[in-house]
Formats: sequence, C-alpha cells, structure tokens
Amino acid sequence: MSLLDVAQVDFAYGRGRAILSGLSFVVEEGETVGLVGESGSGKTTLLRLALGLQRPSGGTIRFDGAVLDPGDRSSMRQFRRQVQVVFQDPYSSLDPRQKVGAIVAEPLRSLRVSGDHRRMVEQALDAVGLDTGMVDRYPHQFSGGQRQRIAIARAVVCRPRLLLADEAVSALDLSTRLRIVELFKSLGHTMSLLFVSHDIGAVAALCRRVLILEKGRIVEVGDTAQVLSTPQHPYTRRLLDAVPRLAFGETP
Ligand SMILES: Nc1ncnc2c1ncn2[C@@H]1O[C@H](COP(=O)(O)OP(=O)(O)OP(=O)(O)O)[C@@H](O)[C@H]1O
Repeated sequence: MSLLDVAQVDFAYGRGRAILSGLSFVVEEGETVGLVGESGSGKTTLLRLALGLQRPSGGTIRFDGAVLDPGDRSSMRQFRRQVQVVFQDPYSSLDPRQKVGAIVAEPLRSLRVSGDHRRMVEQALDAVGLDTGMVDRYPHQFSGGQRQRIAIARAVVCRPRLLLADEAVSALDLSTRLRIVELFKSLGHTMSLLFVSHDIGAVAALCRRVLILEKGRIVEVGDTAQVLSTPQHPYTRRLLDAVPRLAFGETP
C-alpha cells in the first residue's frame, strides 16, 4: 500500500476549465518524489488536493489506504498530523507578531497533540539546524534561509509521515538554496517528501523519482537521473532547455 495514492484525479475550479486531468501517481513510504512543471501547470492545485483543502472533481486520493474526505473532520484532523506543507515564501508564511517558539508549536496546539510541546519544538529546531535558544526571538530577526528553517521546523514538529514542499527553495539565494536542499535531504531519511519545484537542479539533487506536469497532465514519470539525461517527452526537453542547469552535485 502506498502512502499517497493519487488515482485518475481530475480537478476544475468551480465550473471553470479542467486544471488537472487524469492524474495518477504514488508516493511510497520514505520516498522523495519531485514534481516539476511550468508556472500554471497545476502544481499548487495538486498540493491543495493532496492536503485535503480541495476535493477532486473526479478520481480519488488515498493516504495510507484511506480515501481523503475533506468533509470528514475527525479523519482530517488525524490526516493533518501526518501531512504537512512548506510554502515558498519564508517572509509571508510566518506571523511577525509571534515568537519562534510559538510559531513552531502552532501545529501541536491546533492539532491538539499531547506531550511536552517545549521539548518537541526544541527537537524540531534541532532537526532543522537552528539553535534551540532562538525560541524567544521574532521572525524579523532572521535571514530568509533561517526563516525557511523555522517554517520547516513548524512543518516537522508533529513528525508527519509526508512533507509537501511548494517551491520551498525557490525564493532563496543559491547558497542558501543548496543548504535547504541538504536539509530536505536529511529530513527525507525520516519522512516521505513530495517536492514541487520548477528548479530542476534542486529536484535532481533531492529526488530519486520525478513527475513532469504539463497543463494539468503528467507527461513523464521516471528515475530523475534518467528523465534528466534522456527525456522522452518534448515538453520535458523544452523544460530542460529553458532552465539553467545548476551545479547541485550528483543525483541520488
Ligand atoms: N482559486 C482559483 N480559481 C480559479 N483558477 C485558479 C485558482 N487558483 C489557480 N487557478 C488557475 O489554475 C491553474 C493552475 O494554477 P496553479 O497555481 O495550481 O499552478 P502552478 O503550477 O502551481 O503555478 P505557479 O508555479 O505559478 O504557482 C492556473 O491557470 C491558475 O490561474
């Protein structure tokens, strides 16, 4: 049984045009999967469906074998503990009025997780390479890369089984991006990761498998090294030609 199982999913906003069509893929427990596509291809929409924030117009999404039902509040609360997300912008995603400790503890409070929250926050900060003494500081006292570490600490504090990352390194400068990619790599040892990015270099460094999304359809899936070295679909070839290849080291 796969951890996340997206089967024949279609989606449209309201009565609008199809945004996602016939999408099928899985993310296995412990796997790191990249999702690459141009702006507007439907990446964020797909993540919203995987988070249960939107309901598919057709098809099903299963998490750990159970169909995701955004209308079922108690199963959604269980689910939210297991699936967390990191967004692109480390500036707008953190509440400037809250101290780091409160920000990172927020999922523990809202999901009513029992246990020693202070200790869990310290463990999460430690996991993302931040000093635990930073709990009493405010987001504006940190750089973009550190803020993204805070956002990642908040996402991992309740030890999710699946982490969704939506362009989570795209707003960072190159050297910071490399360090955050390394952080995701280390987190990938303890959780599954669906890493959405138009940054093929970051995907190559992080993800063993990659899905290529064009206008809401998956046009290519495969081993990242293979897809990047011998792309089969013309859209993948165009994407690779258009994106500067960054020196991210070896594919895993
Ligand atoms: N709330 C909405 N209502 C109607 N259409 C929307 C809504 N949100 C997104 N769309 C449309 O859905 C399509 C896919 O958008 P989405 O944000 O999922 O793409 P994306 O691949 O994540 O793009 P980007 O990389 O620019 O964020 C776009 O054409 C967008 O205009």
